Amino acid sequence: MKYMLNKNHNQASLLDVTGEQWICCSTLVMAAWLSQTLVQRNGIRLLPCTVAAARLCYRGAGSASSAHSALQDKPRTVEDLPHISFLELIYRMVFQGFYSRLHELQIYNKKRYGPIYRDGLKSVSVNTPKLLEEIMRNDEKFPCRGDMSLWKEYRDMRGFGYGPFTEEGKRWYNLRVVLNKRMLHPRDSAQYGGVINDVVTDFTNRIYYLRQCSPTGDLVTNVANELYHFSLEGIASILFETRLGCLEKEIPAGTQDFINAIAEMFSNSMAVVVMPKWSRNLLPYWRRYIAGWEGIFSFAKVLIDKKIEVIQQRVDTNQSMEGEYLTYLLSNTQMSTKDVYGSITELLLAGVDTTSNTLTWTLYLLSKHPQIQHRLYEEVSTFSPTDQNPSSEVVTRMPYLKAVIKEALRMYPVVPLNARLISEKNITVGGYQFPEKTAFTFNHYAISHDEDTFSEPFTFKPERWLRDGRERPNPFGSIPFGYGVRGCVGRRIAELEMYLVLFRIIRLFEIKPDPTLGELRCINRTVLIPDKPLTLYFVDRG
Ligand code: HEM
Repeated sequence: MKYMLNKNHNQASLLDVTGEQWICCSTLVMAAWLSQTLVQRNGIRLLPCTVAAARLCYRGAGSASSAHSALQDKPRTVEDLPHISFLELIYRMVFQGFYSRLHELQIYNKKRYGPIYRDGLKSVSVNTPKLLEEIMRNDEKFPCRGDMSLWKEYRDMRGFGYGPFTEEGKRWYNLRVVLNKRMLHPRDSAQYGGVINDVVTDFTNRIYYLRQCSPTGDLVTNVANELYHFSLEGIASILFETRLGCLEKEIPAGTQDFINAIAEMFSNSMAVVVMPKWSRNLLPYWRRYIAGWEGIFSFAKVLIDKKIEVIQQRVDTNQSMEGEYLTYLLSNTQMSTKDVYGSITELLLAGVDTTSNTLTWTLYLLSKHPQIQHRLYEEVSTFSPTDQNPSSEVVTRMPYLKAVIKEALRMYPVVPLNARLISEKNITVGGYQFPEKTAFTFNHYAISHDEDTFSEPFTFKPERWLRDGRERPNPFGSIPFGYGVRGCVGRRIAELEMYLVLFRIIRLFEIKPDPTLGELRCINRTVLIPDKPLTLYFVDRG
């Protein structure tokens, strides 16, 4: 790989990006969700750097010349890394339009600064599977993504407890021990197969209904919004043991409001991270961000309160406490109601935009690659009888189905950026020594498009993940669910939902692109979403 910068580049070279280079650098939007550490507002510096305005300090990381530099015999430190100033970052975001394309900025910066650099937010960004692995292998007992104070602020204002995203240290660990049960192990998630299959049935019925309403009889517009409803219905049926009715002909008003509230919160997160506190009352972003949280929590609270009432009645009448996730939390654990609000709301929130957008990208990719879709159909057709729904055991044994989802997540990692704060130890990464309390940003979009790890990284090739004797890519090349004990708690449920619905869609319909739509590009709204509504043809397989 070649990098565009060398030691001699100066300020002018920072501003020479052409319009077609929509590809750029580092952290931010995800910072709002997974790590607000990156902007340290309290005067605490995570790295001992002196960031001069629009000045690039580049002392050799990642370039061939670095290997021969006079510094090579000394241990290299954070000061030896290339660094991007905060002003440059703002320039890229505001004036070059990378605000909503931060995933592309990752690739641009990787080309420009190499595999590891300071990223303008006092964090060290890494861009290759190998560097990511070095950090993850050093992950701590209570891994930390960074300061979540911007998420905590709302919870503190309203008296809600912290959930798995916001809690830290030993308290986080204890919470995860509780939450992991009945969710994380494949055996646990398998028990939700029946519930999810019912939701999938409603989803396919809704597809039939929407097709009927279309002029050609087989067109569905705004597929992403339909999948938001599918994901919300799916996760709510697991958490609350309640059907919301999001897939009915008439969608309950509250559910669309909830989906919109998530979008509002995520869309304004970036501004909350970068803007100074004094601007909160002057500009609309803070009001919108808080309104987003209000919508999210109030929706979840109504559902939780209803469930608490039902459980109380069961207790009062000595009925059995059989039930699914929320019943388990409320009746078998020591969690306070305040903490249940915090955790369940965070699970609900995490369960909507992630699976839905991944499915949107998957359907889009399949519509563009009919041979791959055909191969998937062949695999799905091996299951009989055709009028039965597959169980979780069946779908988790389908290698191509799993490879299709894995490849879609590689190309469009719905969470394109993640972070860790290594609090308690010095570590060496890429030959650089870092002191304790160093914040690292993982540019997952750049990593999962690493050309040394993935041949033709921008091409959809599910077969690269098959275990058929071929050499498989470095697993750290694509870790869409994160890694280790702090990895995604909903991973198994998410995978099961995606396998079951994709199986049944492909069995029923051939997915064809809408030729008038053109290419779909992604924008980064904390999660990667399409830049315009996706329209697809769902043609009967007959
Ligand atoms: C395609 C689907 C999904 C993807 C790609 C995804 C991805 C991720 C990632 C990257 C993380 C950060 C992990 C780390 O830092 O190592 C995460 C955390 C988390 N996810 Fe997911 N997720 C998905 C679906 C879900 C679902 C369905 C749920 C809820 C049931 C969920 C709940 C959570 C929670 C609660 C955390 C925070 C865990 C913690 O900090 O302890 N996710 N997810």
